[in-house]
Amino acid sequence: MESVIQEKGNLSIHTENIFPIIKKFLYSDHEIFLRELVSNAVDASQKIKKLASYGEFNGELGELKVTVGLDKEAKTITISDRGIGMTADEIKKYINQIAFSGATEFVEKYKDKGEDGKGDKGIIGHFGLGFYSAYMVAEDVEIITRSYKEGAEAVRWKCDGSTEFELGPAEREDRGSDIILHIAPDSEEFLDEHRLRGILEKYGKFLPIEIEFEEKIINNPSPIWTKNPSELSDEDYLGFYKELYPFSEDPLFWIHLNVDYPFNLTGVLYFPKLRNDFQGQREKIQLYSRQVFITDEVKDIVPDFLQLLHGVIDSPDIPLNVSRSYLQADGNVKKINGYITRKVADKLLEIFRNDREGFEKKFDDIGLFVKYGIISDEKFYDKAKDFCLLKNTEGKYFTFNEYREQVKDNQTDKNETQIWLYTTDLKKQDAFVQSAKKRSYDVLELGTVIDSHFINALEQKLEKVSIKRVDADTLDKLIEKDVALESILSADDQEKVKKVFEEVGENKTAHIVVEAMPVDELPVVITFPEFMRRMTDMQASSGQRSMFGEMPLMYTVSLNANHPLIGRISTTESEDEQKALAKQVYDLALLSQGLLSGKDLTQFIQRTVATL
Ligand SMILES: Nc1ncnc2c1ncn2[C@@H]1O[C@H](COP(=O)(O)OP(=O)(O)OP(=O)(O)O)[C@@H](O)[C@H]1O
Repeated sequence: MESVIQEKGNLSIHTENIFPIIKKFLYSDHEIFLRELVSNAVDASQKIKKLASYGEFNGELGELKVTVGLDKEAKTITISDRGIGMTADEIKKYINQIAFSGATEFVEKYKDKGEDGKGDKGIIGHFGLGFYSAYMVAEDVEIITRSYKEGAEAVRWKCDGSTEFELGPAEREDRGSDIILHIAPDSEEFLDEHRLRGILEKYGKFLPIEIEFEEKIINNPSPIWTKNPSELSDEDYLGFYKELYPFSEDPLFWIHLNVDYPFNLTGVLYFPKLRNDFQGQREKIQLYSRQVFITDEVKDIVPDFLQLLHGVIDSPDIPLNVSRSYLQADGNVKKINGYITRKVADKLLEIFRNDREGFEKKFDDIGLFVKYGIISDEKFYDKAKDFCLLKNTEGKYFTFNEYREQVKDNQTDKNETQIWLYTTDLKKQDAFVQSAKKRSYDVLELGTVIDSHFINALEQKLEKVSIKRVDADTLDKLIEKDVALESILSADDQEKVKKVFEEVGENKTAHIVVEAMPVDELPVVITFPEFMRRMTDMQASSGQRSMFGEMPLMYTVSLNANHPLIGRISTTESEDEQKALAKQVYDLALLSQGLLSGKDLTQFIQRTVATL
C-alpha cells in the first residue's frame, strides 16, 4: 500500500465555474445536501456489508451506524460512517474527478455477484455529483477517511469550493469516513438542530442503515415494503400506515407492490376512507429510491386518480434528478404507471370476487375512487366495469350487467334503449322518486361530486343506455312506451289551460306543456331538462363559473291533462277563479322543487292561510 504524501493539485473538471452552477442549479432545494451525503454514507456501509458477504472483507463488521453531528460553535455538520472508506487514490478518482461515479463502477463490478443476481440492490448513487451538493451550503468541505483495505492509511482531503484541493495524511483509527461541512454564512439556518432533525426525518426515515442524530436513531431501517408479503400480518400493515400518517383513520385495505421486471418497484399502497373533498387527500404517496425519500409529488409517476391512494412507492428505476418533461416521456415511468393501475384494478376485482358483501360495505368509501378511475383511464375501466357498483334507493348494489338485467323488462323504451333513472338527493326529489316507484321503476342514487362526470362516461361506454334524473321530465317522456295515455281534455281545452298558466307564471324561461298523465299523478309537475342540468352540475363540481352557471334555471312545467283540477280550470267560467286555481297549483309544483322563495313564498302562505 502506498503511503500518503502531502500534495496539492487541480480538480479535473472541464470548467472552472462548476461550483456556482452546482450551487444554483443542481437542486433547487438546498436541504438535499444532507440526503446526498447521508445516502453516500449509507452506500459505503452497504458496500462493506456486501464485501463481507462475498468474502472480500474478513475483518469485523461491528456496528454499522451513520452518525450526523452538529457543532454550532465550530459551525460544522459532520456525517460519519463505518463503511468502506477511501484510499488517497480512490479520493482522486471518485471525488476529484467530478461526474465519475464510483457507484457506477462498483455496480458494474459486482452486478453479477449478488445471491439474487442483482448485486447492485441497495446502492443509491448514480450520478457522481451527489457529494458536490455539499457546496450548496458549505464554504469548505473536509473528508477524513480510511479505507477498509488492509494497511490503508487515513487520508484528509479539503477543498474550499474553488478548483484547488489539498490531500494529505490524517489520523483515523477505524475504517470509514467523516465528511465535515464548514457551513457558509448564507446557510447558517442548517446549524439548527430542529431543522437538521426535520431534514433527516424527511429523507432518511426508512434508510436501510441506522442513522443517529443527537444520540437517537431517527429511522426504521426495515420498513415493510422491503419485506416479503408472506411474512407480514394485517397488524404490520396497519402499524406502518400509522407510522406514515400518525393521525389518520385506519385504511380500508392495501396492496403490496413487488415487481422485478421490466423495471424494479416495490411499495405498499393503501386505500384510505375517502371524503368528498378529494383535494385534501392528495400528495399522500411518498416516492423513494432504495429507501431514500425523494418526493411526495408523484404527479408524473402515478396516474391522477391513483393519487387518492396513500402509501409508499420505491423504485430505483425512476429517474430523479431530471426535468419534469423528461419524466413524462420516460418509458419506465409510463410502464410503472400502467403496472400500478393494473395492480390496483386486480386487487379490487379480487376483493369483489372473494367477498362481495365486504366489498359492498366498502363501496361507499371507494366508489369515488373507482368512478374517478373509470372516467379517466380506459384500461382501468376495462377491469372496473366488472366490479364497479351502482346503488339503488333501496340500498341494493348491482354491477352494470346485473343492473341491465334488473331494469330490462320495465325500463326499456320504444327505441330499445334502457332508461336508468337516478336521484341526486333522495329528500329533495322524493315526490319524483315516489312517482317512479309507483310504476315499479328502479331509481339509482348518484349524488356525489363525481357522479355527473361518471354518468356522462357511462353513457358513452354502455350501449343503448340513457341515464336520466327522475325529475328530468315527466315519467312518460323519460321512458317513452308505445302505448300513450289518452287525454281527457280536448285539444282546444288544452290550449285554453296552457294560456291561463302562461299568464300566471311570471318566469319567462319556463316552458309550459300539457300532457296526458295518469290521474293519480300531480296536476302540475316541474322538471329540469337533463342536458342543461348536467352541464350546470358538472360546471359546479369542477368549480368553474361559466355561461351555464350564470344562466337562469331552465325548467319545464307539465300540466296533467287528466287531473281533475286541470279539468276544473278549463271548465270554470270566471277568469279570476281560473287564475287563482292555476296560481295555487303552479306554486305547489314550484314549492315541491324548492323553487318558491322570498316574496312569492310569503304570498303563497298568506293566500293559503286565508282560504282555511
Ligand atoms: N462516505 C463515503 N464513503 C466512501 N466512499 C464515498 C463516500 N462518499 C462518497 N464516496 C465515493 O465518492 C463517489 C462519488 O460520490 P457522489 O455522491 O458524488 O456520487 P455517487 O454517490 O456515485 O452518485 P450520486 O450523484 O447519485 O450521489 C461515490 O460513488 C463513492 O465511491
